[in-house]
Amino acid sequence: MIYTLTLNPAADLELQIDEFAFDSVSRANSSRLDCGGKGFNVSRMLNNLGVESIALGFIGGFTGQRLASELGKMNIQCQFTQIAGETRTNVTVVEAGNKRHIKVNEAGPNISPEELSNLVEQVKQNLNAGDWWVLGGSLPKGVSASFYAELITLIENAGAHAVLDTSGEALREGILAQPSLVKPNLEEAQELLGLSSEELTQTQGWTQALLAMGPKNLVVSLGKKGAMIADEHQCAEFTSPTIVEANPIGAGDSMVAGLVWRLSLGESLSQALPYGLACGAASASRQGTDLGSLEQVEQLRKQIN
Ligand SMILES: Nc1ncnc2c1ncn2[C@@H]1O[C@H](COP(=O)(O)OP(=O)(O)OP(=O)(O)O)[C@@H](O)[C@H]1O
Ligand SMILES: O=P(O)(O)OC[C@@]1(O)O[C@H](CO)[C@@H](O)[C@@H]1O
Repeated sequence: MIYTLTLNPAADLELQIDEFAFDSVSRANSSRLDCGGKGFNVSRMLNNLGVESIALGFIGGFTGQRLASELGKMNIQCQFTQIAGETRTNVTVVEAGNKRHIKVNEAGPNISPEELSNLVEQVKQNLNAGDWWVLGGSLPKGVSASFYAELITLIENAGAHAVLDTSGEALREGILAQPSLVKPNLEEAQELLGLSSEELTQTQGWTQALLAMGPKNLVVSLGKKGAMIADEHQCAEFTSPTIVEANPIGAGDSMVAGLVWRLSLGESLSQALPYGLACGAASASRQGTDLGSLEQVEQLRKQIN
């Protein structure tokens, strides 16, 4: 089974406007609301691929109920931990022609110690050897930066596989706990290594330096350029298939879904990566955080050698 954990889910609100204008009122030409947060996006993408998953996470208030109901309508299995606070709404404003966007993420609700221990209990009840756990997104207030590291230790000690997709201190502490896979984007990788983009291009073997921090496998996503993979035996760069980009938000989560899907079938990282690239590209071609379809993924997969 594949589990996804979203500690800080979000309703993703996208507003389409003609042009950015400051200090005046802009009118939206259209808007859409998607059920987001990195782990939930992974479950939604897996669902599009016809792959079962169980989505766990904190859910609260009216927005939380709305997300729960949307995931339920998609027939995604869910085991939520109810909280007193309100699930956040993240807003993206996109200019016509998808030229530019501004994305603002709320910090999210406060999590009480009791709510946190309810969630840990829920995780423990589901731990089984051989399963895959995707831990995705930022930490809400009240959850310490070491929390993912603690969960990774629990999951890996149970013989299951933890996949980490987060940023900042939670990522730094998380990779030290040796997850099976970590998927930073280039900016997050640079931050981990403390390098500027110029320094990174001049540095040989930086993927090995990241691996030395703890993760067993590494995928660094490079946006439309593709991705790099590294494990103890190899380091290779792969190119993404070409698409007309609509909105790349959620492409990283789709890539994680594609990777975990194939890894859970027993494929190697280099066999799984083309599916990750195809899933990322498929979702980047969609509006909002709408995610790619299986048909699109199969078509795009054929473009990758
Ligand atoms: N414009 C694009 N064209 C083709 N493939 C893309 C494009 N944008 C993203 N992808 C694919 O999706 C993958 C993940 O994208 P990206 O590196 O932007 O992830 P991310 O920064 O983690 O995204 P997010 O956090 O918004 O989900 C890339 O490695 C690439 O394979
Ligand atoms: O604030 P976080 O948790 O880092 O990221 C949350 C988020 O930006 O990630 C997803 C795209 O990857 C969106 O659905 C969501 O709004």
